[in-house]
Amino acid sequence: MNSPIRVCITGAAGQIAYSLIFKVANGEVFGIDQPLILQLLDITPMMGVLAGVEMEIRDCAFPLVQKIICTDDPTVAFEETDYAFLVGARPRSQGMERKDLLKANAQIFKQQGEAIDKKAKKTIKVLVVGNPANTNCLICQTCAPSIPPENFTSMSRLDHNRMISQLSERLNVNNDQIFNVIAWGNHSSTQYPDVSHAYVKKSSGEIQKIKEAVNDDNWIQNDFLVKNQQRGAEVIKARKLSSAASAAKAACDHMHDWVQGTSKDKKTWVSMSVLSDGSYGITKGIFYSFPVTCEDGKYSIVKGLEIDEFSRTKMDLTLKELTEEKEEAFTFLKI
Ligand SMILES: NC(=O)C1=CN([C@@H]2O[C@H](COP(=O)(O)OP(=O)(O)OC[C@H]3O[C@@H](n4cnc5c(N)ncnc54)[C@H](O)[C@@H]3O)[C@@H](O)[C@H]2O)C=CC1
Ligand SMILES: O=C(O)CCC(=O)C(=O)O
Repeated sequence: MNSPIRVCITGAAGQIAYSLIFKVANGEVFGIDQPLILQLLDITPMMGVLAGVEMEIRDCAFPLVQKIICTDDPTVAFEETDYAFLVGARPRSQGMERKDLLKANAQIFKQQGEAIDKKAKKTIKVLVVGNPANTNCLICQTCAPSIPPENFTSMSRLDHNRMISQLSERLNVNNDQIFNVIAWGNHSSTQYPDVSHAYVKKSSGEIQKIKEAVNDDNWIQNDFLVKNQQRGAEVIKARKLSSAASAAKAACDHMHDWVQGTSKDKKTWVSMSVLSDGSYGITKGIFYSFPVTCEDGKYSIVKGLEIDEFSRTKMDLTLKELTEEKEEAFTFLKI
């Protein structure tokens, strides 16, 4: 048996965590032979609820869970942490844009970045889920200068998964027959869901470009695009609460692929928000969602894809929003 890894989940008394913790504990992310120490963080008023979550984790009798630490102190939660899911944040309600959460949540990610810097393993891998996820991730990474910047990522996998689902429905195929969609940019209503490089593998084995299979550019550039950009709001309107189970599944997919790797031949990719290295003309120093492949615990941005004029405009628009969010957050936090 491997020695246990320490996994921190913040917002542990919240909705997403209520799915996420149990999937992680069941071995769905780090493997079914990887024991875990769960380090669960929430705020003081939620400690009672978190105690109930702890009871339920114990009642599952997970073979992999060796220890559970519940705390309201980030310096305890990030002690020697190997992997962190930063979920804890205030979610938006109907009518708000995710960037409206910036001020409410920026402070949280500053404090947690500082605690990670002091307490976590230098090899920690951090996935930021709490919104506005890309800019929260930038704040957290900036406040943890002793950790390599490439150890921080934020979540656009839910957008990626939503694109696959919409396309499989439209083409009447299974989700696992759709490849190489890209969610570019911010996890917000300016994100650019791009199918220019995507393809469907038909049951006959034939491979067809999505654009040809759909054969309706108007649908791709309008209905499909807006549906993805607005899907979070659509779920909030229906549930009166934001997406939780699908967000937890996406967080598991993201961390699983980062740690265990994507397809060996590197011909297929996933979408992940990572610190821009200037690829595709995206300003360095912004967490932007790119197509990536992962191997040996490291991600690489897929290079050299052709970008047409329509895509360029959309990619620049979401970059503009991220640049503004960065300026606002850094001014507010004085960092
Ligand atoms: N990136 C993405 O694709 C998605 C992001 N989200 C975001 O994830 C976040 C969490 O969503 P839910 O779990 O549904 O919300 P929730 O309100 O059910 O849970 C949030 C939890 O975070 C806790 N929390 C607040 N401040 C904290 C702090 N300083 N330290 C630790 N915990 C803290 C709260 O007490 C609460 O228990 C929201 O920001 C939401 O917008 C949600 C879905 C998808
Ligand atoms: O839309 C939100 O603000 C919360 C949930 C979310 O980010 C999503 O469903 O994509």
